[in-house]
Amino acid sequence: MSEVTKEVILERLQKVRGPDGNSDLVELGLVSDIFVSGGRVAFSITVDADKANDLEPMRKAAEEVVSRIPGVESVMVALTAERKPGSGGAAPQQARPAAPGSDPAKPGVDGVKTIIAVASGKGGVGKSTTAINLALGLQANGLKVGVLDADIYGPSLPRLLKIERMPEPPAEGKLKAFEGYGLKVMSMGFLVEEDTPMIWRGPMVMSALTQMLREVDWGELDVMVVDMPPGTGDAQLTMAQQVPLAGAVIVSTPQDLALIDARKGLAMFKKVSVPVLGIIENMSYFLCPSCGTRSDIFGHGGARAEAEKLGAPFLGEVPLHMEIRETSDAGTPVVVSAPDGPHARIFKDIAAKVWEQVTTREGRQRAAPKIVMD
Ligand SMILES: Nc1ncnc2c1ncn2[C@@H]1O[C@H](COP(=O)(O)OP(=O)(O)OP(=O)(O)O)[C@@H](O)[C@H]1O
Repeated sequence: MSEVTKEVILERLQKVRGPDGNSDLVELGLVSDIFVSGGRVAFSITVDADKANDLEPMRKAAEEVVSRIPGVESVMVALTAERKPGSGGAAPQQARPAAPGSDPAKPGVDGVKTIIAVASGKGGVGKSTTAINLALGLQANGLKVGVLDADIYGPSLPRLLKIERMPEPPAEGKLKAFEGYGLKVMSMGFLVEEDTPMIWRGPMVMSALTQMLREVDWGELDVMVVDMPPGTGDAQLTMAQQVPLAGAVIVSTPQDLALIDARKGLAMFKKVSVPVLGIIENMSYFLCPSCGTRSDIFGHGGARAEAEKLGAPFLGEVPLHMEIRETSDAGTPVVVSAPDGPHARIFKDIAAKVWEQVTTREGRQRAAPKIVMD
């Protein structure tokens, strides 16, 4: 199958006329934020906010030409408009001090002490499942936790926590973060309308992330877990640059390919000077529920060896298990649905290790959560 590239996408978009009816979208410089992840494509077309409704046929045409590119499985096109100063909405936020351990050049988020990213070099490795159970594991260990779902390709949080979409943005002031199982949560999935893919309040995709960080009332949090989009392209790099991260956790499956991708993830965070808190090996082994036999179907242990080689802490291994899949997909993550079971214990243990890394790096006297053991 041919690879979908930005160049091919731009070439196709030259066939779509812009709002003036004469020049094409590319010529007018209206296409931005092109994200390609396997067969999934997302991009923005900047338009005048007042004309957005009339430009739906143009958006549809852009979607149509890109969806015809061989290898493209899904296309998300957002009409975006940069908010004009004084056009309403939440008041501009004052720069806050950076979160401890993060880049001091990036302002922190009100009330949030520490922000960590959960990332993966490629999609489908169970990053979101791990992120939510890690967040619940941190909470089970006595911390106040929030989760920001920054995965624009396929936001998972609404599904993982069974939260319905946001009904209406507030007329003024900050939007309150949602709550699910005691976690404060926000997701890209709440910001995109189902039938009109226009980002909430019309900002660009990247500004949507900034809005979720700074224009949402998160309350007081010890830690915010950011579920990053999969992959290591420009979009991920930008996000890693925008969010004042104290560190990143990389999720990988044991297969070689995923590990190569995980290495790219490590390199990406290095590039933006974000410390890697460690690697989690997901779908590490299969434990037969009836006979108890363990099978290392993906050649278990690769992540631990790779972590050692790269000098990154190894945070733990999560088995491939039906209970983890079923609970995730039912919106009742295993740490809350079976809090005393073996899988919940694994996530709580990983959470303790992550927190230990954070506190060690921050060099502060903050008590690490205790590891819950039977
Ligand atoms: N350890 C596990 N055991 C069994 N199933 C798992 C495990 N981890 C994740 N899954 C399942 O794998 C599927 C993909 O997981 P998830 O959505 O968390 O992956 P992801 O890496 O975030 O994917 P994407 O890149 O598409 O966002 C889900 O159905 C999830 O329930």
